[in-house]
Amino acid sequence: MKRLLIVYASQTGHTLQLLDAFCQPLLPLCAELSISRLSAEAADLDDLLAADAIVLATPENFGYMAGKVKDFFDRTYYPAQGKTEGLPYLMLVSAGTDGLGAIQAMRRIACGYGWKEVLPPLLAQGEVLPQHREQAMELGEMLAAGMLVGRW
Ligand SMILES: Cc1cc2nc3c(=O)[nH]c(=O)nc-3n(C[C@H](O)[C@H](O)[C@H](O)COP(=O)(O)O)c2cc1C
Repeated sequence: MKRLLIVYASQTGHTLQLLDAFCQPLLPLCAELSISRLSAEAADLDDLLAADAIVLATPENFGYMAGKVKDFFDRTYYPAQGKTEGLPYLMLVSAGTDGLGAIQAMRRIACGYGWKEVLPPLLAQGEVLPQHREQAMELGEMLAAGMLVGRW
C-alpha cells in the first residue's frame, strides 16, 4: 500500500481547514492509500522514510514556514540524506496577505533533500474561502490519483 505523509502546523486552524479539504477525497481510498496525518512536532524520521509522498501544510509566520515545520526539517535532514531523493511533495500554505516566503523557503529545503514538487502549491491568503477548499480537494484528488497509478 502506498503511504502518504502529511506534516502540518496550524495555530488558529486555517491551515487545518485547507488540510481537511485536501484529505476529503482521500477518505474513500483508505484501502489503497495509507495516510499519516501528523503535526510537525510528532512527525519523525521513521515517518519520513516510510513515505511515498509528503504534503507540507503550514501557515506563513514572519515570512517563513511555521517553526514546528522548520524543526521537522532540522531533525530529519541529515539522517534522511540520500534516502528520500525523488520523494514527491506538495505544499499547502495559509497566510494573512503573502505566503511566498514560506513557499520559497520550503522549496529550497525540499530541493536540499532532493524531493520533487509534483503539483503546484496551494496558497490561501486571508480567510479560507470555498474556492480554497475546492482547490485543496482537487489537489488531494490529483496527488492520490498520481500515487495510485504510479505516476510519481
Ligand atoms: C506570529 C505570526 C506571524 C505571521 N506572519 C505572517 C507573514 O509573514 N505573512 C503573512 O502573510 N501572514 C502572516 N501571519 C498570518 C498567518 O499566516 C495567517 O493568519 C494564517 O492563516 C494562520 O494560519 P493557521 O491558522 O493555520 O495558524 C502571521 C501570523 C502570526 C501569528
